[in-house]
Amino acid sequence: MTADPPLVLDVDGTLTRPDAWGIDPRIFDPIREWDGPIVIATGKAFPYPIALCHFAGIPELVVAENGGVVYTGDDVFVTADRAAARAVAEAYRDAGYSLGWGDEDTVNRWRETEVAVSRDQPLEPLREIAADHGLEVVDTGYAYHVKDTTPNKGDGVVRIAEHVGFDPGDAVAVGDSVNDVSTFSVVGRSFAVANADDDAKDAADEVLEDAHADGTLAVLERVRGS
Ligand SMILES: O=C(O)COP(=O)(O)O
Ligand SMILES: [Mg+2]
Repeated sequence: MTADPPLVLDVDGTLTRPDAWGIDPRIFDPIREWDGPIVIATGKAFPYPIALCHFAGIPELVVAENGGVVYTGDDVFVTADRAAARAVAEAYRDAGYSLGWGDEDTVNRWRETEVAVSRDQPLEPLREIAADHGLEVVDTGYAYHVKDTTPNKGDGVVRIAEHVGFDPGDAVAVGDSVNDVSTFSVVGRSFAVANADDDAKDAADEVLEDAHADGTLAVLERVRGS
């Protein structure tokens, strides 16, 4: 029997339910049964994809914080400094704005490099303050991410592939937004779900007819054993 190709899966917009918030439960069985490495590559803080791997019952291979934190299964690499992003958050608050996640802020609580801001907060002042600190703001459609311009998901995927021992060119990636473009550029086959933003659609080898997890499930069905 042929092994399944390595997979690189984004989370929000890609493993999520087409009609509601949260992971689509239909993805759990196919990824648990997948006969090849699976990298979860997300903009979320490190504990979120780790928990996803844990509860899905798959090895922990994780790119978190858009490449700011990379876990090869043996080593954690923190590839950006949190100080500048924290300084941006402080200046944004000093200017009278809020990160938008409430007092305990579980979105940023465990972040090690970036800061995420709710999309209901004003973007322009955030962009200006970030630029003053030499940082960029990436809009994933789920949050504004204030980050160092250097780390990205694709570099994290390459680092994990080297460690695990697969060729990124053999990997299949599915994603939905601009933060997946770097992933698409390092894998052999890339798919944007139908709900993807224009950057992801332009960068993908193929734009799927189906949205969210429906699209991802269709890809898994198609590439299994290939
Ligand atoms: O954290 C986000 O804003 C988006 O997360 P994702 O990269 O898993 O889609
Ligand atoms: Mg996404």
